Amino acid sequence: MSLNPRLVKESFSVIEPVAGKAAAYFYGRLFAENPHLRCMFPPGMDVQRDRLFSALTRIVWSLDSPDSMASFLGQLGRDHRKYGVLPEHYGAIGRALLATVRRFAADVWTDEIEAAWVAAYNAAAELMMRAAQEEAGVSPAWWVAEVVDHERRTPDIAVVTVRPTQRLPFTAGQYVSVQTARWPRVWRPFSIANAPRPDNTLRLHVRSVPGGWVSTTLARDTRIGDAIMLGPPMGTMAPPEPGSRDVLCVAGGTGLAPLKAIIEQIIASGRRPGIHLLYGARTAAELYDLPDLLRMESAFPWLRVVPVVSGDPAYDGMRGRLPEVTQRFHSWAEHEVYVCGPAAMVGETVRRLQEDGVPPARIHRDVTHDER
Ligand SMILES: NC(=O)C1=CN([C@@H]2O[C@H](COP(=O)(O)OP(=O)(O)OC[C@H]3O[C@@H](n4cnc5c(N)ncnc54)[C@H](O)[C@@H]3O)[C@@H](O)[C@H]2O)C=CC1
Repeated sequence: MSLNPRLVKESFSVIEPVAGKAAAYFYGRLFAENPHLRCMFPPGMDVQRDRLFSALTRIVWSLDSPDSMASFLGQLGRDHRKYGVLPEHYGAIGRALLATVRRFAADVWTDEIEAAWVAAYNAAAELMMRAAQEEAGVSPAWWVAEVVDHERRTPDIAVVTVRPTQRLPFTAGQYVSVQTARWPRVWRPFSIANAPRPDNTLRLHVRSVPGGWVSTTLARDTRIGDAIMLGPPMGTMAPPEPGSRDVLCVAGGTGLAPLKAIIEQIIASGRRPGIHLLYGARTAAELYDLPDLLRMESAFPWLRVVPVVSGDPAYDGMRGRLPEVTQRFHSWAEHEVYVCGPAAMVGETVRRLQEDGVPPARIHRDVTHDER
């Protein structure tokens, strides 16, 4: 049966407005029929439910672009090894998913839609299983890493350096999921804030957010010598191709992390593009990484760091919100642009850049990390 993305998208759009209820039904059904699977998931399922729908939305919307679907599902399949997902689990998940879409799209459901969902799920599961299988025996399902440095830069933000016990290959701009001993089976994504290093260490920029189990543990209750677990590297943001254009990076808060990695990688490559980094925070005290960035700027004259403060009228420097401040400069239409930070900031900045003539293909952003 060939894929029919149109039928899947149309029926999915009926479910999207009731995504929360549908996700609750999906997990209820999955665990009722397969109680042994419950122990693979965290005790609190709220974040998990949101993730199911954001992954599903991404898969459904990439059904007509096979390359991006294959790359996303390949990463997802490799990442799911850390939960202990095995090929036999895909049948149970597929049955619960089909029962869920059938129920929540009942008003429009037909045999053709059912066939389209079965074909789409089988194709997606096949890509995930194949990627997981190819990785088995080649690299671990997760990495144990020791905390080798922990700096509290503000009451809420820590820069944490970890050293995996085995080499963890990644590309600047990618992120990893992190699990702490305190919260078994709870994984949260954090970008790697450095380019690959010979000593294999990774830096994470962590803001402790209210209700954020992993972020609060990492920022406030973690010490040098503690062990954490890391999932495989994920994400599509990567340094620009050699020989390409000047670069603009727009970083909001700890969204700086992957952009700093990309800048480090450009500098390490020996290339000399002009790089502008607009680095925004609500107050000057929240510019937690500014001294380090200024050191990079003085060592690499092609980098210009512009701190921007949005919430302090007395700040003696550039003031304003990042989307507007980005527009205050000359046109960025010829630049390669990277944007990372709070979802609303990223969305608005990208919208304005496009209005100002930056082609979408030259704007790089990644999934948001908003739940932690
Ligand atoms: N820690 C990490 O590894 C990564 C974090 N992120 C995301 O980056 C974000 C960073 O959050 P915080 O540090 O708490 O940032 P924040 O809330 O302190 O804001 C940082 C900057 O973004 C601007 N901003 C915030 N909301 C805005 C809006 N609605 N419209 C326009 N500008 C806005 C602020 O003015 C400020 O300049 C989080 O959403 C996080 O999920 C993304 C990638 C990696």
